[in-house]
Amino acid sequence: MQITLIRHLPTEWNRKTLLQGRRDIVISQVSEEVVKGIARNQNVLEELSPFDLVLASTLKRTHQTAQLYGYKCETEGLLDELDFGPFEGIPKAKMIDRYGDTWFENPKELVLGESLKNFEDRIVQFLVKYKEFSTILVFGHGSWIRALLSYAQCGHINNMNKIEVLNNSCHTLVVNSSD
Ligand SMILES: O=C(O)[C@@H](CO)OP(=O)(O)O
Repeated sequence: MQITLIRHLPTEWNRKTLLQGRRDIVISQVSEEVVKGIARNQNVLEELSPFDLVLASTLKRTHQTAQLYGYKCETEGLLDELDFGPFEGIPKAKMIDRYGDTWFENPKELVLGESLKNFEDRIVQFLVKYKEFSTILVFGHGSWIRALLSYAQCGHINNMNKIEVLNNSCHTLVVNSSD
């Protein structure tokens, strides 16, 4: 299965580096730079299309992004961002201060609003659920995309916090579900 993932456009909370997780924060007014980024990504998507399926999480920021790209998408809860629990609304640096090395080296040990083990399970469930599709376009979230990239490369999500995924970045990968 070939999956193309676009992280949603920037929000005010992203600008302030506040963790959003399940908080339903809307995207900011679209800047000229973002418009240019969309146009660049649209050229890539044209090369990859048609897509068998276009999906977004249950959160507004992914649907708003899909709409600006001109896609109608289905909603998939497995794509929801990591639940950061008590850290939502707090600067990311504070969470990193709290968990330090574990966040970067062994995040699967952590339990935030959800356990990172559960987070990995959601990614595996997603891959199994959609394994019959050959091309999927996803409008998604930073931690989710980083976790998938880590899982695809290493078979686990433990390297997710060593990877950078910017707002409006586009990533294409081929993944095979083991089930
Ligand atoms: O939830 C958040 O704050 C970040 C974390 O990576 O994700 P996103 O902005 O992509 O939803």
